[in-house]
Amino acid sequence: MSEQPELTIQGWGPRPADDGSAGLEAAVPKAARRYLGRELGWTPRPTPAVPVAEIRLGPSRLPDAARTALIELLGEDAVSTDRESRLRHAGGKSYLDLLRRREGDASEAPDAVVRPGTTEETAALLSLCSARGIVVVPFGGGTSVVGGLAGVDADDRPTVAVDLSRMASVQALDVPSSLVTVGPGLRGPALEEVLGREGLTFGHLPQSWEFATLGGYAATRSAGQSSTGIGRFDELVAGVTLATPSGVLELGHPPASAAGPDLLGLALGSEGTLGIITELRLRVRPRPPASSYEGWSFRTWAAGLAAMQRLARHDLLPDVVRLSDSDETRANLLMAAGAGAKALRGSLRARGHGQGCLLVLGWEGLPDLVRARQRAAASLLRDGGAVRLGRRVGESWRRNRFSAPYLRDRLLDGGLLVETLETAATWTALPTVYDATRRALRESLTRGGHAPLVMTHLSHGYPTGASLYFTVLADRDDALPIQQWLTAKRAATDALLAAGGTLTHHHAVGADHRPWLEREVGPLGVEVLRAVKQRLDPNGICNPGVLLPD
Ligand SMILES: Cc1cc2nc3c(=O)[nH]c(=O)nc-3n(C[C@H](O)[C@H](O)[C@H](O)COP(=O)(O)OP(=O)(O)OC[C@H]3O[C@@H](n4cnc5c(N)ncnc54)[C@H](O)[C@@H]3O)c2cc1C
Repeated sequence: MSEQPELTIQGWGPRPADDGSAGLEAAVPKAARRYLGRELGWTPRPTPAVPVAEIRLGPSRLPDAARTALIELLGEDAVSTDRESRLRHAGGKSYLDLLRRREGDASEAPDAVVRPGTTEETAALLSLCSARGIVVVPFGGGTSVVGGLAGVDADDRPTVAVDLSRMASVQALDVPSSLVTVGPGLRGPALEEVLGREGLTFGHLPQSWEFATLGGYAATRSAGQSSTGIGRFDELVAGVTLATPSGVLELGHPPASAAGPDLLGLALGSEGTLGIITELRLRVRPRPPASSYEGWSFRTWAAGLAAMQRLARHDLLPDVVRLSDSDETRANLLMAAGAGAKALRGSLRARGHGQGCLLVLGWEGLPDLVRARQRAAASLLRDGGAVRLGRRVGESWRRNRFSAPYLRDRLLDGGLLVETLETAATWTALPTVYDATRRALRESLTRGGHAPLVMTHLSHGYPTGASLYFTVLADRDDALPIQQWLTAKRAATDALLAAGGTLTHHHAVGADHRPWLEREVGPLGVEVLRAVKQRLDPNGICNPGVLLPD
């Protein structure tokens, strides 16, 4: 398998083939910088991260006897307490995570990093940690954006990050059954490389695809960019092995079973609170022989929403669907430099779509089917007032689908607040959730008469509704940056829940959302989850800082 790139400690890192020295000017076209300056009252200013050597890190609290026992179990090479290893496992990649580490705060770093190589070793590790009162935080790709790797423990016990990178192989491929068995530390690109040799694909493509792991997807119930077509990650899981402090569970029985409630659902979304997923059995499919990505435009967000609902009702949603509101559309068009983008802006203005909403659709599958679905959808879209912009727009989105996180590093360097949040709602509730969330963010983040830029897109369509994804840019409050975002996030979460949205469609609960879990599942729901945890993890060592409220 090809060599895997690594994330940097304080951000996403340089793009492949880029040394990371390109600054804000190179990353953001002049017109976009001017627009952001005007709208946000933002003056670009250097706010660089402190050098990694200056990040503050306390001494490891792991007792010597525990370290010796871990080494006896896993071997010397699989137990690290050095500074570099601990910093590399100090939390995830949310705006708050990055702010803290950019400011030199690594207080969430684990006391040690351990790397088991098998299910048996993981199960033994969990027993050992349970007996010695050591908190265990499973660590996949480290791309959590909800504080999933916070390692916070009310009792202040020592914490180990369980890095799953040694369990990253493809263990079996059952082509007739369309099933692949993999280790939890495997990443998407490596899986696609192996499957591609057999003419197969898995096809789960979140924006964090280059770095996130299959175990992490299962633990957070991730959704990829093609989830409208192939389904969310949890729909692609046929079974998992879950090692817990109380023993090993084999969950899921493909192709289907009626043997009681489906216990697989307990592992999916468990965020490391019940144990560690050490193996996954996943559904694969033939590589689609045809694909077609195209752009459309609507005059208004409401017209776009109505058209998406009609596509959903007639079972005509494509594999990828992404409807941007007018704020996101304008920002995307400004960010796209070059003659093609300029021509597109001119053509949209000429057609009365100057303030319009861009729609990207992606179709994949057998050529005849792709053409037939595209034709049928096109007719509904035109009836809904959409104008076709053609393939260049769709292909441009596809080419750049993983680029935003690299850009985020540059925007953080320039003094901006940059964060995203997401939800989902029924088609009926969607417009209210959209309005309420935007209003809360705008009210909370308005400073000196300047409102933030709140850009939204609809993605992940279902017959019953869709998800909404908000990207927020604002002038950062250099004095209280963490408080600034915490206040906005609290207001937005309260607003979207009150309007009928879900707490999270695909980012999971983590530490950041757990105060609201009870509002989503009810007090009895929380009690049920606690009872399951108590049975599997009686000493509460498995990722105690996430999911379940205090
Ligand atoms: C820029 C960016 C873009 C993103 N885009 C998307 C997107 O498009 N769609 C999406 O769904 N998410 C997205 N995310 C969120 C994140 O990538 C997902 O939550 C992903 O599933 C996390 O995988 P990971 O391997 O990085 O897990 P980690 O971040 O390492 O862990 C996530 C949580 O799962 C637990 N965990 C990890 N592995 C295991 C295991 N084997 N067993 C038990 N528990 C485990 C961890 O303890 C933690 O609580 C994005 C994040 C970033 C930073």
